[in-house]
Amino acid sequence: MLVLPALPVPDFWITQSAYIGMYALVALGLVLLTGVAGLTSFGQAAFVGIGAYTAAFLTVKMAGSPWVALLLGAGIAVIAALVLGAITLRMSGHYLPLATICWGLALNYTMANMDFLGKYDGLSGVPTLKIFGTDLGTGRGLHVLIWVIALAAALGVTRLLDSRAGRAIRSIKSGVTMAEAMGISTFRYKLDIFVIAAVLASVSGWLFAFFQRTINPTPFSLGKGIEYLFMAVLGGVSHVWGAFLGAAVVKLTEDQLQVLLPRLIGTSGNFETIVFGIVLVVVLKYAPDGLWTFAGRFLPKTTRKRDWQDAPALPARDKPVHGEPLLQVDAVRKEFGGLVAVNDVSFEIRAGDIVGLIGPNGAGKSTTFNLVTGVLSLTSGAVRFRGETITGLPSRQIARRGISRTFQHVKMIPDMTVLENVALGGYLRGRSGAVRAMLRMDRAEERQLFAEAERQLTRIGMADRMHELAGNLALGPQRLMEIARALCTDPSLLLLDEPAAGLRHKEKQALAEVLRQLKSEGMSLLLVEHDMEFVMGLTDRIVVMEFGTRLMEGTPAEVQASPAVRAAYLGTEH
Ligand SMILES: Nc1ncnc2c1ncn2[C@@H]1O[C@H](COP(=O)(O)OP(=O)(O)OP(=O)(O)O)[C@@H](O)[C@H]1O
Repeated sequence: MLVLPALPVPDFWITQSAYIGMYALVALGLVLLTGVAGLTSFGQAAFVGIGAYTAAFLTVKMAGSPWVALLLGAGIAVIAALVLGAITLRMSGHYLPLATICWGLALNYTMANMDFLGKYDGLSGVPTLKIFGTDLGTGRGLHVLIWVIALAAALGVTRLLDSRAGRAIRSIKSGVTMAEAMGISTFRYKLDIFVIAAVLASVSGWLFAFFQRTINPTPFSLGKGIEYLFMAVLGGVSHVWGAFLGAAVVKLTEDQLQVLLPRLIGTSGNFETIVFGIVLVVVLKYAPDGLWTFAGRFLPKTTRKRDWQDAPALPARDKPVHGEPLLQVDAVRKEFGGLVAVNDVSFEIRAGDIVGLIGPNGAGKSTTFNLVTGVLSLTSGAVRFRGETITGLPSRQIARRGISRTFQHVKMIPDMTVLENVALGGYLRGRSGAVRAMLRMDRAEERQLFAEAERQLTRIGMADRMHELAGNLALGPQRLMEIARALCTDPSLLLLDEPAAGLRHKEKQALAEVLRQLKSEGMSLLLVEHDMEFVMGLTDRIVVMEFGTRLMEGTPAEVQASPAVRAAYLGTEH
């Protein structure tokens, strides 16, 4: 695309290609926001408007520099995104898309009703851009700049996604519980990508102003916001190059349809919108990942180069001394409305212990687990870890203190490799953020994180599968992968929620072997489990729960001999 202007192609092609580059910039932000993180925004056109209006106003009305306008437009977009994001990004489900429609409309109406912005007539007479005295004009010169910026943005987003911050961003879509348990502030990353998408849109708007040289509110309306989303979804909403493909397909077919359809129907109108609606339904049904899935098939598959062998180890925390009090659960209580799911339960774990938490279905085991790990808030009671009260802390703060966990239903990122999923566990042990990732200043730390992830996979006997996609694994290896991920956090206490559930006999044996090995290395474990044989053969002590209360606590032999426990499991009176 960069050399296209040097070729003897008609000006019309150059214009089309320039539009595709500008649209792709906006769609790229949506790839990050909607495709990767699952946050649907209909309001991106408003951010394009911010960039365009800032450029036009500053250069036409104030005779200011276009480059200052670029920075100012991006700055205003950042502030607008921070304010709007702070209000709307905590919303979930359909509330977020609705909120984006609201602020998309509001920003557009603001542009259209401000006297100083020329109301519906907009602003005209925008000068052309000059670089080092060379006038870029509105044709081939500006086309080069548009594509330099678009390709640089694509490179930046590609690099971002393949980084510590990128893994955090990719973890948002599959629900925040796992990401937060790995120490990630999901809200912060939502805000980060919201700001990045807004800046990309604003830069596109800045280019648009110098390309069109006259602007009005129409190209920044809600309709255009929907079209940008359509481009991203059609191209392949979770692929960087899908943004370019989507922008190209939409722009080129839109132009053809605008000529063809009025001829066919015999009257003029925006009939292409109807066709796009039908196409979108068909694409969503037959290629939900967009058209890039077809194009991507012809590209060579690459595996990550293993370049981390010599990376220095990540810093590790001081480990508790064997026998030291580690976790003290003191009369914790959880009420869901009128239901007391956990009724003043107390127990203690010392360093080096493997403690089992068992009980019939609905006894309150998982709820207790979630109270300890900060996923749920306590109604009353206290939890102390290594002498420090952790009651009421969010789960990412608890993870920071050295408690890590797995989940009853495996939580992972299926389209990331096993290695990347495990490296997500090392999040808190790294520091690089989005900007360092885009500038590739994070590579030394990345090698350390991957070296640690491989070390943990070796520890659980899965190093040979590190390059496989996590979603392709059977349940047994997926559970082991979760344990490796939890170990990657360098925990002092590991909480495993039904690790043996759904495993075959051989897989259970392999898991028990891994857990025994962890114990021999001094790891402390709290285990919720239904499989009695598994628990009895592995634990030092067992806490038995029934109807939310602690029924008894003892060694596996004591628990096995207890008539009360037997009765609880058989459902008889005791
Ligand atoms: N978010 C919630 N809202 C309302 N009730 C809940 C919620 N979570 C759990 N409960 C209820 O609390 C009780 C304890 O549930 P919990 O999942 O902790 O039991 P469990 O011992 O882990 O069961 P299982 O072995 O079946 O996983 C159950 O009656 C359950 O229905």
